[in-house]
Formats: sequence, structure tokens, C-alpha cells
Amino acid sequence: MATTSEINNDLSFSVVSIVEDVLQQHSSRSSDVGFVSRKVDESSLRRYEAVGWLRDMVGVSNGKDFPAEPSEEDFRLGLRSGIVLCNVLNKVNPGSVSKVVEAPDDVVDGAALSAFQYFENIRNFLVAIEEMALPSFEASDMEKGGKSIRIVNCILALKSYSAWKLKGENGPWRTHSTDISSTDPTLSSDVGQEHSEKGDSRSINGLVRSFIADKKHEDIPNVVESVLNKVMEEVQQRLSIHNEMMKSRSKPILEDDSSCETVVRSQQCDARQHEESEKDSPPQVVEKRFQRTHFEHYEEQEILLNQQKHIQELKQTLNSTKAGMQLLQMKYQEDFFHLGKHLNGLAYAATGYKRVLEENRKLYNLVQDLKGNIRVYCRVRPFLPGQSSCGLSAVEHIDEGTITIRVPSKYGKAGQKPFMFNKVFGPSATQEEVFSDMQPLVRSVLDGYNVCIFAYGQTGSGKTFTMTGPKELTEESLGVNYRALADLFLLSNQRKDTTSYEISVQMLEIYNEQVRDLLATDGQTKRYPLEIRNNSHNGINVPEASLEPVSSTDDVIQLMELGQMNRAVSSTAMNDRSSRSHSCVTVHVQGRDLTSGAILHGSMHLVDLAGSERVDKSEVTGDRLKEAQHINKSLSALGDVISSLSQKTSHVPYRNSKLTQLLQDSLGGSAKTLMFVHISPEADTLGETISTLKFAERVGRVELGAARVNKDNSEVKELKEQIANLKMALVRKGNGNDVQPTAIPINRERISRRRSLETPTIRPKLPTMGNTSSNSRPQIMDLSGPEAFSDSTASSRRHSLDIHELMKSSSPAWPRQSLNAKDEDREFKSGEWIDKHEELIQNQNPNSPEQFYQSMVTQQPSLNGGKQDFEVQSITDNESDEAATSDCSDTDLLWRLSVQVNVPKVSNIQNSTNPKPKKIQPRTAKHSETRSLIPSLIPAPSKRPPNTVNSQPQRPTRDGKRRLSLGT
Ligand SMILES: Nc1ncnc2c1ncn2[C@@H]1O[C@H](COP(=O)(O)OP(=O)(O)OP(=O)(O)O)[C@@H](O)[C@H]1O
Repeated sequence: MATTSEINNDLSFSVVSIVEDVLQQHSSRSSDVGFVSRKVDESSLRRYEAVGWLRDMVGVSNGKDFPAEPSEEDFRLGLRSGIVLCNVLNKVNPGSVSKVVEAPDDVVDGAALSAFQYFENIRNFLVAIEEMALPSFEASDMEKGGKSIRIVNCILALKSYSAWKLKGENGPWRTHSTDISSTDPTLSSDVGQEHSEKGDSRSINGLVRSFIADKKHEDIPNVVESVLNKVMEEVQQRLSIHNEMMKSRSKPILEDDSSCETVVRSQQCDARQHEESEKDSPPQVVEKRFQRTHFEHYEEQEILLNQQKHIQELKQTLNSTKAGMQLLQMKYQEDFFHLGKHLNGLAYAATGYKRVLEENRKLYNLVQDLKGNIRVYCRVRPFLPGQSSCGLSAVEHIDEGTITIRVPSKYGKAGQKPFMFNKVFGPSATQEEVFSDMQPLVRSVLDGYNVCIFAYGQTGSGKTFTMTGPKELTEESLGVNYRALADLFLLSNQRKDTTSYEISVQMLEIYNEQVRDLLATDGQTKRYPLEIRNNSHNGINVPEASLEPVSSTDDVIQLMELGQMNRAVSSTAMNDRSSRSHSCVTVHVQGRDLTSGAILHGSMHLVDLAGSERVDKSEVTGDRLKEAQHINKSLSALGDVISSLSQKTSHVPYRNSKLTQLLQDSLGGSAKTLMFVHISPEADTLGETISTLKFAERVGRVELGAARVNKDNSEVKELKEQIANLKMALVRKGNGNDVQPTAIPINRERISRRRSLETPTIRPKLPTMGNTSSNSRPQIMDLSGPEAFSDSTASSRRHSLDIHELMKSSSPAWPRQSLNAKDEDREFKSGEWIDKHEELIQNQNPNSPEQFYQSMVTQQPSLNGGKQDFEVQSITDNESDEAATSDCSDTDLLWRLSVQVNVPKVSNIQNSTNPKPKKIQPRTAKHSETRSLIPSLIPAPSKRPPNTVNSQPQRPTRDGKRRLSLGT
């Protein structure tokens, strides 16, 4: 970095000095050597005179830097600090320089002083001199190469001023021509008071005059021209040097700060302006301008220095900030790293938590399955395109398994009401999402479970959408029915190496409490109405309905289309596509294990219920009203069933509607049941929505008992068939008919097949059986052959089959005892008539069937009072229904068989243990009605001869009817 003095040295030059230089060069070329040496001598003398005076003024000690006759260099160095000059000036004219910057004591010479101090003193001195109108010089004259002669002039002028002042003269000081001109030949003799201003020009004039004095007159113009050219060249040269220096010095500054750049630019601009103006201006003006700018440059330099200092400070701050930033960055990076790790941990934990939640849900569902809870899913329909979705939705919030409804004050206490279900689907749930949640349930059909999925909700809430899909079906919008069957095909195909499946479909409709076959192609009337037979052996509860085998989704689509066409659809005020009937797609699956030969059968009801809205709201009359009433009746029957199931009452009124009859196996049996409740989002249907959700919550609390697989191995299956055949044979015997050979071959054939599997160790038991009554034995043999009783491994089966032995038994097996507790429980739940029967059994002496029968008959009025009267009445009225829905459960068959075969024994016991028959109460007209039911359960002892199969009670015609239906 250049010091201030260097800058000053470099920057300060004057036109005068240039002209002098040029003239001297010329003179040196033209004048003789004697003239120069004379001039040098004169200068030296004048210098000595100036130094002498200064030494006198400041004293020898202060003027120690000045030898008495100093060289030009010594002279310059001695004055360079400006201290001597200022002190002298203050002596001559006290207070001219207010503050003289002294050199530090430990500094030997002025070289150690800072450039600032030098300049400060010199500047102050020059300012004062100018004020005193004394001849001045330039600060650069103090430097090497400067014009010391002008310093000498200034000092001598001051000397003469001092002398003038000492003389006590008044008025403005005027220098004497001799003071300067006598001693300085280069100066004009007529230099006046304005010397300081015009000194330079006078000095130039003097030079010029002396220069041209010895020139010939005709040479003068050429000489002047060449001098001027030289001057201009010199000026230009120096200016360019000056500019170069300025540029080079301002470069680092430029890099540092843009404000410096501005300053330097302005300086360059100034310099250029100077350059240009100097071209045009006379040398004096140029000189003056340079003098003026001299200080300005200094100021600028000072500013630059300050700015540089600031820049340095800023740089330092910047560096420290950068370091701080780097530190922060590192810290942040570290933090980010930790945060990332933490987030990873959290994400992992979240995944784990989600897994646990999912696991919990599965376990919860498993528990539900084990308890046999009816699963309840809820789905909220989105606002439909025509509807204004800006209208407030009735749904406040939907969570995984909770739906919160906004309840306004008109429905009681205003607020929010949450309802909990196994799963809640919001309006944006897709058909695929909905199905994927129920897929495991659907798949369990192939494992031999009975499954029932029914869609419930008011009209237009989206039941058909969920079960079938919208009007225009696309792959994405296919409903549960299609997806379920497609999935069953897929899975059955995957299992084809181990199990062979047969899948067939029925499609039914319950319209105005009548069951219709939707797949009928031979005219609807032919199969209308159809009968429902609960607890059927093969799971087909409506055997008369078309059962169509299907093996691909195309088959299913064709069937569904046919079903949809046949379905009774009529428009209402609420929904133009409102179905006024319940529709049920039933999928029957039979699977045969290819290794063990075990057969399983599962069935799945996919039910789309009719809308649950109130009749008054539908604004319907006439036929439509009748339809709506039937729908409401069947739905309230469904409600009653659910209610009694949830209260675990012994009587479940399945028979109150065709719908509950159809779903009996799914609601009260061993099925897996899912109710899919649908609600609309509109606030104006809130009343219906709340009652729907309340009903659904109640359904969710119903426990049906664990679902069971309908898996029979071949042995059990054969036994069941045997039981059925035996039972039929007994009935025929009881009616005095011969056993029809047509029923037997199947049995014989099967049993002969079994014979080959029997072991010889079982055979010896046959003679024991041969000891039984010859009357009965051949009949049995006729029925099934002696081998039928040879299976010692199935003692219970033999026990139930060996009628003869059973008849001999001294301790009769009472129906109730012949069943295990589980089966009994199931019986209680599986049908109304069983409930009644159970109640009767509990009220009778178990050892007295006659009494039991009689008392049962006599107590019938009280048993059938109220509602039960109605039920019995309805059953007797609809006899065929009763027969169809009451029979065929396995346990039921066993139980009944036991009852029948044990009755004679019981009758014997009755004679010994209860000689006095209980008095039969007189019957009312109602009793005769109820009686028609009772004999179907218990044979009438009075009509039964003892100890023979044929002596079993004569059953009423109705009972015979039912047995026929069983045999078919
Ligand atoms: N989740 C849904 N997404 C889109 N549209 C739906 C949805 N659910 C229902 N809809 C539309 O709402 C209208 C009524 O639905 P849908 O016919 O399925 O109701 P519903 O309950 O079966 O009526 P009904 O009791 O009269 O048979 C239809 O236009 C249907 O396409």
C-alpha cells in the first residue's frame, strides 16, 4: 500500500514546473555552461541565506537538522517535516499555524514521521503563507526532485516580511523587488503584492524571457512553438502517468468495494476532464486547478483509506460471519442428520405402530369371529352430481372405525354423536377398497363357511352401488357381487391341485313377502312363490329356485344381467331406481378334498335389501304403498330378530318375514355375517341416518357364536344319509306302509361300499344284534342290511341306529339327554318351534312322555298366549312353510330319531313308575290348532303299541307330510 507522501509525490506536479523543466532543457542546450553554473551558485547562496535566517529564528538546537550551508537535499530533508517552517512562521506571525504536529522524541529524523504529519504541517504552513500573500511553493517541492528554489523564495519572502513587521510598518506588506529579484534572477523585478497568485506565471515569464533573451528575433516563434509543444507533451505524459498510477492504486479498492469504484471512476473522470481542460486552458489556469485538486485528492485518498479500513473491518466481519455460518451449517447438518435419524426411527415406530394396529384389528376381528359377532361396516355415499355439496354434510368426522354425526338440536341435544363399527368407509372409498376389506370373509366360503353379507340403509344411500355397482358398470365400479365371485374363481383355481370346487349361483328376490326366482327363464309364474327350507342338508334353502353352475366372471355377468332384468324395480318419489324388493345372490360352493375325499360346502348370501325409509316419506299410495309396507314389515322383522339375538332370548322370531327366514342360517346359525350399513350425507335425511346407525350399532353387538365349517367326511355323510333313510323307513312303518324299495338301493349301495372298508373285528358284534326281536330286525335288515350295524367304532351311531337294542334298553334316553349341550343350545336358537319345544320339555316330567304330551297339550294355551299364539297360528296356517323350515338339521334328525325309537321304552317305564296318568285338561279350540304343531315334535303315546317299531305313535298327516319333504 502506498503511503500518503508517496501518493502526493506521485500525484503532485505543476505546469509551471513542467515549463521550467522544458525551458531548462532548452536553455541547457542553447545557453553556455557559465550561465548555468552562475545560476547554481546564486541558488546556493540564497539557500544558505534562507537556512541562516531559519536557524536564527528557531535556534541552533531546533535547527540542528540544518547545516549552515546545506545541500539542496539536506535543505529539503530539514524542512520536510514542516515543523521548522511552522515554528518560524508562528514566530513571525504568531498563531498562523494553530497546531504544529511535533515529531516523537524517540524518532531521530523526520523520515520516521508519518506522511500525515508531514503533510499536516506543510499544508498548514502553506495555507498561512497564502493568507499572508507571501510567495508560496508546493508540498511536492519538499520531495526529491521538487523545486527547492521556490521554498527558498518563500522563506526569503517570509524573512523580508518579518523584517518589515519588525520595523513596525503599517499597511499591507509589499515585498521589495530586491528581496527576491536581487537574489533570484529568474524572477521578474516587478513582482507585486499578488505575488503568491501570480508567482508561478511570473516565474514562467522570467524563465521565458531569460530563455529567449539570447535568441535571435526570427527564431523566437519557432523556439516558443517548440517549447509549447514540449510543455504539452510533458503535461500529457505526466497526466497519463498520473492516471496510470491512479488506476493501479484504485484497483484493489475497486475489488473491495463498489463505492470505491465510484470514487475512482469520478477521479478518472476528473482526470480526463483535467486533461481535456488543460488542453484548452492556459498553463496558469491548469496549474491553479492542479493546486486546488491537490488537496481534494488528498481528501479523496483519506476517504479511500478510511473506506479501505472499513472494507478491512467488513472483510474481517465477513470472514468471522462466514466462519460462523460454516459453524452453523455444520451444526445444522449435524442436527439434520440427527433429525433424519430420529425421523427414521419415528417412521419405523410408526410403521410398527401401524402394524400393531392392523394386527390388533385382525385380532379384534378374530375375537369377533370367535364370539360370532355380526360384523358391521358403514359406508357414506358421496354427494351426487346434482346435489349441492355446499349443503352441510351430516357427517362430521370419519375415523377408521368411528363415524361422528352432526346432530342439530331438533333431534334432541345438539352436538356430535359418534357411532362405532368394525370399519367405516368415507365418501371417497373405492369399490376395490371396500371389497378388499371383506375379501377374507368372502374367501372363507371356499373353506366351508356360510357367509352372509347384507347391505342395509335407506333408499338411495348406495346399497345397490356397493353390492352391484352403478348403472354403467366399469371394471373399477364393479360391486361386491362380481368381485366376490371373481375372487372365488381365482382362489378355487389356485387350489385346484388340492381341492375340486363346484360353484353355483342362485338369485332370489323377496317382493311383497313372496320369494321369486330371478334366474327363471321359463316364465316367472311357474316358480312363484318359492318355499324356504331352513337347515337343509346341502345348504340350499330354496331348492326350487334355479341353481346355475358358474365357472367364470362372464357366466356371472350374464346371470346378473338376467337377474337384474327380472327384478321388480319401480320408481318412487325418492329414488327413480329404487328397488322395492330385497334381492339375494346366493353362491353355493361344494369342495372335494382330492386327497381325503372330504366334502365341504359353503354358501354365501349377498343381499341387497330394499330401502329402509319410512312409508310416509316415499309419498306412495296403492301398490307402491303395499310394497313399502311389506318392505318395512320385513325390515322390522329383521330388527326383531337382531334384537332378540342381542338379548340372547330363547325365542328368535325368524318366521315373521321371508327375509329373516331366508337369512336364518346366517343370522342365527354358524355363519359369518357382515352387515353393510349405508348412509346418505345429506342433512335433511339425518333422522333416517341416525336411526339406521343406531340399528347398525345394535346389530354389531349381536353374538352368534363361532362360525363353523360345513365339512363332512364321507363317513359322516353316509351316516347322515342312513339316518335319513331309516327315519323315512320308520315313518312308513309307523304308517303301516311297506318300505318302498326305491329309497333303499342308494343306501344299500353306499353301505355295501362301506363294507369293503370294515375290519373283521367289528363283525363278531353282529350276532348280538341278531338277538333282537325278529319282528323288527328283518325290517331293519331290509332297510340297510346287517352290515349297516357292524361299525363298532361309531358306538353312538350304532346306538342310534340299533333300534331294537335301544328299545330293549331299560333306561330310556330322553330327547334332551340324547343331545349334547352344544347341540341343544343350537336348537334353541335355530328355530321357533324348537324354542317352544324346549320350554315344554322344561315344564314336563322327563320320565313320562304321555304326561308330557298331555300336559303339553293342556298347557298349550298358556304357552301360546299373546304373541306366541300369533306365531303358532301363522305356522299352522302356513303348514308347508313350517314343514320346510323346521326340518333337516342334523342334530334335529338325531334328536327326533331318538325320540321316536325311545318312545316305547318310555311308555313302559311310565307304566311302572307313573301308574296314574296325569289328567288331561280340556282343550280349547285354540288347542286343536296348536296341536297340529305339537305332534310333529312328539309322537302321541296313546296311538302307539308298545315294544314295536310299528307301535310308535301315529303322527298326524301333517307330520307325515313333513317327513316326506325330508326324504326328498
Ligand atoms: N359410493 C358411491 N359413489 C358414487 N355414487 C354412488 C355411491 N353410492 C351410491 N351412489 C349413487 O347414488 C345413487 C343411489 O344409489 P343406489 O341405487 O345404490 O342406492 P340404494 O340404496 O341401492 O337405493 P334403493 O334402496 O332404492 O335400492 C346411484 O345413482 C348411485 O350410482
